[in-house]
Amino acid sequence: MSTPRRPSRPQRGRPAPRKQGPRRPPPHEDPARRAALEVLRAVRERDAYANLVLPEMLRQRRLTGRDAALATELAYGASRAQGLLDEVIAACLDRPLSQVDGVVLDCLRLGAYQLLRTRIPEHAAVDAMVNMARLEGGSHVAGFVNAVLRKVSEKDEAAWLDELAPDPDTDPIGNLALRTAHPRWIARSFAEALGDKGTELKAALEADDRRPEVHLVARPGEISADELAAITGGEVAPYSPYGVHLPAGSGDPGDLEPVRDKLAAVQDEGSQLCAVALTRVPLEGTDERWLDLCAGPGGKAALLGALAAISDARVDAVEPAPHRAKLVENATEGLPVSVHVADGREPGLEPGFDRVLVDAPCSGLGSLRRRPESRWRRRPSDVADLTKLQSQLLASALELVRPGGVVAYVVCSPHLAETESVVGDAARRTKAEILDAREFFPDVPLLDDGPYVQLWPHRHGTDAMFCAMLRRR
Ligand SMILES: C[S@@+](CC[C@H](N)C(=O)[O-])C[C@H]1O[C@@H](n2cnc3c(N)ncnc32)[C@H](O)[C@@H]1O
Repeated sequence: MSTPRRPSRPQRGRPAPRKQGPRRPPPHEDPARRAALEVLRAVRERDAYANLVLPEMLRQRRLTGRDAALATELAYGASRAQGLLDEVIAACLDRPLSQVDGVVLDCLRLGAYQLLRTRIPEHAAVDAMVNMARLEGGSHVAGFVNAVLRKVSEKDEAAWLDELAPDPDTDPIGNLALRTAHPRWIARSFAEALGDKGTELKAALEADDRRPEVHLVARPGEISADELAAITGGEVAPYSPYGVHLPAGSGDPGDLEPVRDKLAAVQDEGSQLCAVALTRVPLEGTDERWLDLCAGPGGKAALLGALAAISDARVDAVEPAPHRAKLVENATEGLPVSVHVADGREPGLEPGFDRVLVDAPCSGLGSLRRRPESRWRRRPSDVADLTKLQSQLLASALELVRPGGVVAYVVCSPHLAETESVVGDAARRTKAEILDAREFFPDVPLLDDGPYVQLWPHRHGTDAMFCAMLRRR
């Protein structure tokens, strides 16, 4: 379900709020909004991931069709827009937002999302949330939610943004951050990576605020992208030779026959391109031992494994978390891939690999579209913690690869500290040659000056994947 903006609401001549307080609750609670509220609660109380909790909840409650679509729209939309919703709600309160009880805040966020970012009629949105607030906390809480949401509804999103967003002339990043519901530090990191504070940043943040298409990868040697597109009703991807884009609203891709039969899997086209790029770098000498140093849950290991099978190579896949290593085993069943539960910094494997992929743990700032709450949970300090591990893993890869062999360093983040800084430091220390990675992304347009490749949702329709290619001297 898309999120068309609510058209401007007339400011004058609207009926005055009812004097007698909230209405009686309808006899049956709305199952879609209830599910969305419980997702917000799980995210807030248990640090749960909305995109894991919601599908399970829809299954358990047998919500399908319109109910499932509404629950998804509300849970993901309100999670994604949380910071913006909170600013609007705070402007309607006579106390600090931090003093609002958790579940009441969830009701307000869900209500504000409906009022500002959907076409749901105002009375339906407010009444439903007031009803839920009553069930959660009684009539006093219901009255509070009613009063706040009525205030929220006095303006549409554009009018609230005009009132609350920083001045675009003096604080362009702060202005765009609020307008696209991003924390300022993330908007700044995008601006730094783009080298831009204006037009392109706006497009990048807006693309990052939209729900992404689902991409499939056709397993090389088993099924072609054309065949997969024909079976699934999707479209062949523009850049990856194995990619297919599914149309919006295609349902659970796990139900598709080729996915069930492991002929295809869900994988962002950008991830496919990075794994394939590693296999495209010309090598002198042997080309039979490949390594995936950070393999869980196995998306790229499976693609590398299928390509290795075609080239008579073998892949060692390293993953320290046992449950994630199990996922790699499942994803690579039947392929020439050996999975090792080990730390990539010291995996205990014989050095001399021809090709190594370091798909390092990262902030995930490049795939915020897929993890609705993630942008509000991440902290700048997470990046600092991760860069140390990323540097260690890249150093380990450069020891494990043979002279003349190649290492692809990949992160799903455009943050310069996780991308260019890590690679530049490693190259200085090890004297590895930084190759122009753009050569291994043929036909992908709109790449910057190199030697790195930074993909972007607004340019390529992919996650914001970064790829550097290094050759050991
Ligand atoms: C970005 S994910 C990799 C995604 C994977 N390549 C794929 O395509 O499915 C990073 C992985 O690195 C793993 N990891 C974390 N610390 C690690 C370490 N010290 N050595 C190796 N892998 C590590 C994480 O558990 C996580 O599974």
